[in-house]
Amino acid sequence: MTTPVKTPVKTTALTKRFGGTLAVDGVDLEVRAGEVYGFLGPNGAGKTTTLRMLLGLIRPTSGTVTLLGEAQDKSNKGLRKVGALIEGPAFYPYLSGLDNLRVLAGHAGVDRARVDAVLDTVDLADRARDKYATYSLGMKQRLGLAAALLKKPELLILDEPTNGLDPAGMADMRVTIRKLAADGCTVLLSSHLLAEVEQICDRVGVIDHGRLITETAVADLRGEGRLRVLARPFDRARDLLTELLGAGAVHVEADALELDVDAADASGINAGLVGHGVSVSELRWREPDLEQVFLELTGGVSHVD
Ligand SMILES: Nc1ncnc2c1ncn2[C@@H]1O[C@H](COP(=O)(O)OP(=O)(O)OP(=O)(O)O)[C@@H](O)[C@H]1O
Repeated sequence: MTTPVKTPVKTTALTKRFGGTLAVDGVDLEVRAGEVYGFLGPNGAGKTTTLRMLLGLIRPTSGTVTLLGEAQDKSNKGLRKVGALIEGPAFYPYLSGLDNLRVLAGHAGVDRARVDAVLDTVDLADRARDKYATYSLGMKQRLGLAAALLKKPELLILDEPTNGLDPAGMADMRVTIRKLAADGCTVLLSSHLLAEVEQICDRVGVIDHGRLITETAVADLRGEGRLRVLARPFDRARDLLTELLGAGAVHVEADALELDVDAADASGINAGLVGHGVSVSELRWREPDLEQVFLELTGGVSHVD
């Protein structure tokens, strides 16, 4: 008989009030086994506060948290199979990355072979004997991830794991996270970057002003793309396309026309324009603008980076 899969994270009406500030407001969140879940929202939306409640670092004002099937309470039993990277981990600057992990492994009762394995996973084995103080921010972050992996977690909770990293560091972190997910670890990460969530995550929960606005597959959040056309004479191209597709499907974006059609319609549209004496210099599928989607979801209040 197979054991039923336990839902990695479930919150019900999770709420946190700091004095007069309602930081998290009735959040019902569900992270499914094996997925990379992006908790997306602008700065101050309530992401870190939610993650801190999940990890038992602060107590909810009301509502409940279940981690891997265990109700999260003072015993922190639900955290046994959870690894976390939140609020920059504390390492000894004068020790190497390797020795720092050995210290942590000793406290956690984890054997030394596991230290080598996690250093490999985060691609830090080559620099493991260098002092922590000499590490770049990206390397420090990867060492933090290695520490979170020591106990072979089933669930990883990462607060803005790529924050402050350069593009190469961000890309490395993304690859590592996807690799962990491929190996069966469920990942919940927070981010204020739409493009990043798009690249790493399977599903996303969007939070703003403490409220979960939507929880959906990333592909559904992104909506539909458009076919972008650069053609001359511009007015003639616009009139022909409006006649063909209807005014609602033709959008003027600076010097280009953008069409609400299927990507597969591109060659027919090209032939139609050229057949009417219009010269087409570009015909390209444009992915939807996630930021726009987010602004629509949050009622058009522009405070996303
Ligand atoms: N300890 C605290 N005391 C008082 N207010 C707090 C505390 N922690 C967070 N807040 C407030 O709660 C709200 C949510 O903050 P939170 O840090 O959870 O947001 P966030 O989405 O993680 O944003 P960021 O990415 O900037 O950390 C903010 O208004 C913040 O000022």
